[in-house]
Amino acid sequence: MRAVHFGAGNIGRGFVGLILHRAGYDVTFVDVNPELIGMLQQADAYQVREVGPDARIHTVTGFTGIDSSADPDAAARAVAEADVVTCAVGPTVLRFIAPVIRAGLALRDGDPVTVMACENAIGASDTLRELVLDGAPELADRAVFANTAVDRIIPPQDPHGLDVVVEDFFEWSIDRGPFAGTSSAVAAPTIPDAHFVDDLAPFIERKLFTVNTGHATTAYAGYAAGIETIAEALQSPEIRAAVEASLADTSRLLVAKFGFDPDEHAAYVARAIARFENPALPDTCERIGRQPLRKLSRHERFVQPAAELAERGESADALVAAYASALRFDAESDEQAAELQRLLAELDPAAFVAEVSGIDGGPLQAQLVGVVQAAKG
Ligand SMILES: NC(=O)c1ccc[n+]([C@@H]2O[C@H](COP(=O)([O-])OP(=O)(O)OC[C@H]3O[C@@H](n4cnc5c(N)ncnc54)[C@H](O)[C@@H]3O)[C@@H](O)[C@H]2O)c1
Ligand SMILES: O=P(O)(O)OC[C@@H](O)[C@@H](O)[C@H](O)[C@H](O)CO
Repeated sequence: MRAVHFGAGNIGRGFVGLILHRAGYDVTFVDVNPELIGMLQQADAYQVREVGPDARIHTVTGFTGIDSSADPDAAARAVAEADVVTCAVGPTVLRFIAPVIRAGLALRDGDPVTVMACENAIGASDTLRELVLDGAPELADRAVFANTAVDRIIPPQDPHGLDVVVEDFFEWSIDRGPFAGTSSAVAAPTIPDAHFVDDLAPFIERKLFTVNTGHATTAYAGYAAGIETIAEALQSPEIRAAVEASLADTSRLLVAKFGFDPDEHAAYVARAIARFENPALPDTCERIGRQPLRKLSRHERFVQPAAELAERGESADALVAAYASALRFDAESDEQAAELQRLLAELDPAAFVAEVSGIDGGPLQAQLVGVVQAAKG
């Protein structure tokens, strides 16, 4: 069995590639980083080294690499012959891989291929489907797109090697829906380390609005305080209180919306914070805060749960405070941080909140406008 995975970065090698390898797939990694692809073409194996109480070391073999910027046709041919196509490139990059997948589907002759976007975003595979089928609706029956939720903290790695250091925890939830229903339905791929669920919404929202909301709250508060790592930031009582308050906000929403058992949900939250604190995981406020405009957008980790709480007539003060911290993120390495600071300087507060966060009215608007006004000084 052959899988094609777009994005041979941290999650690509340390999570999706590993799990597909363990499921019996030979993985073709497609990336636009020539050094990385060169290493994948030369090497026979790489290691995924877990850190944490249940740590194991895994060896991944049977892979190769294609540089899709140098040879997009080879990447398309790989898609045409694949059993499974996955990606972990970041939500803003889906539009760049879509034409390659479209070209691959056009060459395809055989059963529909399963496509799964493994990104931190709600409905990422649906988004990818729209992009791939844009202008080519006749290709719709050549692929089945299934949404997923992926969870494993993978900090920045040595860019000159293939081995990856990861936390020992991982979870991959896949929506079973697209594989069910009709007699001609495509069978779900067999991936023993993943679990297929009837309704992905509780899984993706619990993950994004706990792990990623808590992570981002830590990162922006830590960055504003001049602290480098996430574990170190959580040693500050003020930052820990801010993180717990953000997660108290999202917990109220998630428990009410999905009917999670409150004690089980509290344990999920506590485990997320304990994962952030893993001292063997050198994760940085800069990585977790990366692409702040994405993180401040309407359906992301602060604004979506805050807007839903506000619609329910409930407060989201801690999420608004975390949003305020994010406005201070100005890491030089990050293009979106520079754009954020430009928009903050140039737009009036209401225009900023509408443009960056898609909030143009409703109960949350006044609060967000207030913190943007304060940030502008
Ligand atoms: N690192 C984590 O802890 C983690 C955990 C869960 C989910 N995620 C999600 O996984 C996705 C990837 O994150 P990451 O941390 O692995 O990032 P990363 O930067 O390590 O990897 C992304 C890779 O995509 C490649 N890429 C960029 N443009 C491309 C293109 N046009 N075609 C093919 N490849 C391209 C990059 O060169 C890079 O190797 C993001 O959506 C992220 O939110 C990350
Ligand atoms: O990848 P991002 O930029 O959406 O978010 C940064 C981190 O919160 C994220 O990568 C987590 O480490 C990951 O989502 C854990 O599963």
